[in-house]
Amino acid sequence: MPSISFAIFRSAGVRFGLPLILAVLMIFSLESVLVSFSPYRGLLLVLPYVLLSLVILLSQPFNQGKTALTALLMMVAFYIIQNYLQSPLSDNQTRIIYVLLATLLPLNLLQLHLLPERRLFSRFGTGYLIFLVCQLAWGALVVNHFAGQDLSGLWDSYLYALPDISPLPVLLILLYLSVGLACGSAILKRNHGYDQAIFTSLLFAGITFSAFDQDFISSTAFSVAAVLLLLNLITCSHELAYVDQLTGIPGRRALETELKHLGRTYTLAMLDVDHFKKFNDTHGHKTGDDVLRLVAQFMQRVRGGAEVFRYGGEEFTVLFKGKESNECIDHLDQLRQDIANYEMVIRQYDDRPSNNQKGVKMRKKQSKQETVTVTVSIGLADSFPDHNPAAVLKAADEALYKAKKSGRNKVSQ
Ligand SMILES: Nc1nc2c(ncn2[C@@H]2O[C@H](COP(=O)(O)OP(=O)(O)OP(=O)(O)O)[C@@H](O)[C@H]2O)c(=O)[nH]1
Repeated sequence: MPSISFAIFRSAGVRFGLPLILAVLMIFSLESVLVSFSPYRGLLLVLPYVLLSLVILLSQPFNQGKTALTALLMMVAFYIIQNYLQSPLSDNQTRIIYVLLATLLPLNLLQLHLLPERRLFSRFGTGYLIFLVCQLAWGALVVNHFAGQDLSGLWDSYLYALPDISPLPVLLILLYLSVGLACGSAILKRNHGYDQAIFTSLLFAGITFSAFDQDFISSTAFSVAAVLLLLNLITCSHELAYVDQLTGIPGRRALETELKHLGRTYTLAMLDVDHFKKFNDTHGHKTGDDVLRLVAQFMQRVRGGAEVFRYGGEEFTVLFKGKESNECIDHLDQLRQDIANYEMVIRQYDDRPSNNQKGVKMRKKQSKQETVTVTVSIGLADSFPDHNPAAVLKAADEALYKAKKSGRNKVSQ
C-alpha cells in the first residue's frame, strides 16, 4: 500500500519531529552503540561519505537541488572535521578552523533555506559551487593568517564558550537555535522536503559541534543525518509519483496501484463536482482549484475505512476495502451532505472573469466575505458479481451518470 505507508513521512509533524526524536535517541545511546559496533568503527568513518554521495546522486532525477547542495555542504564539513579537526581544540589553529566551520555551515544552510529550489546542474548550482570554493579559499587564508596569533581576547569576549557545557561559543549556540527555529517553522508552515533536509543537517551539525569532545560524534551524527536525507528523498520521489499536487491526496497512479491488490470484497465510488465548468467560468479557475481542495478535505474525513483518490479533473474516487456497497452508502451520503452544507468563503484572485456577466454582478454585490456552496454527485458499485476492478469502476461511473441525470447532489447505486 504505497500511498498509505509513506503518507506519514510527508506530514509536517513527522518531518519536524522525526529528526528531533532521532537526535535525542542518538545522544542517549551513542556510547552503547559505539561499544556494540566497536569492530566496525572504521566503517563509521566512511559511512557519511557513502550515504551523502547517494543523496547527491539520487537528488538529480527528482530535481531536488537544495537537498543535493545540503548533502554536499555536509560532506565538505565532514571532510574538514575528519582531516583538520582531529587535534584538541586547545590548539589555536584547530580552534580557528572549528569556529569558522561551525559558523559558516549554519550560515550556508540558512542561505540555502532562503534560496529558491533549482537543479544542481544549472547556472544556480554552478554559481553555488563557485561560491563554496571561494569560501573554502577564504577560510584557508584566514586560518593561515591567524594561526600564529594570540586570539585569547577573541575567545574570551565574542566567542566565549562555557566549557563545562560545550566547546561551542555561546554566540554560535544562539546562531544554531535561531536558524533551527527559522528552518523548523518553515517545515510546519509550508512542509517542503528540502526544508526537512536543511533542518536535519542543521540539527545534527549543531549536535556535532556542541558535543565535539565525544568520540565518533561527527561520523555518527552525519550518518544519521544522511539516512534522514535519504528517507526524505525517497518520500519526495514517492510524493511526485503518487500524490496529486493540487489536493494533496493520492492521485490516479496510486489508485491504479491499489486496484491491482484488491481482495474479493470492495466498493468503489466515483464522485464528481456538479456544474463545475459553470463554477470555473463564474468564479475563476483558482477558486475552482480551492473547491477541489475543499472536496478533497471533506473526502479525507469519510469514515468506514475509506481511501480517497483524485481520479482526474473534478472527479474523485473512494475505495472501501472489504465492504459491500450497502455498508458504504451512508458514509457517502454524509459526505455529499457535508459538502452541500458547507459555505466556502471565496478568496480574491485576479483571474476571476471580467467579461462574465455573472462574475461582474457577483463582484458588485460582493460583501467582505463572499461565500458559495457546491454540490457533488456520487455513484457507487461493489465487487459483486464482477470482481474485476475495471468493471466495478465502470459500474460506479454509470451510477454516477444516473445521479447526474436524476438532478445531481445525489448518491446512486
Ligand atoms: N479549476 C479547475 N478546473 C478543472 C480542473 N480539472 C478540470 N477542471 C474543469 O472541470 C470542468 C469539468 O466540466 P464538465 O466535465 O463539463 O462537467 P461539469 O461542468 O461539472 O458538469 P456536470 O458534471 O454535468 O455537473 C472543466 O471546465 C474543466 O476545465 C482543475 O484542476 N482545476
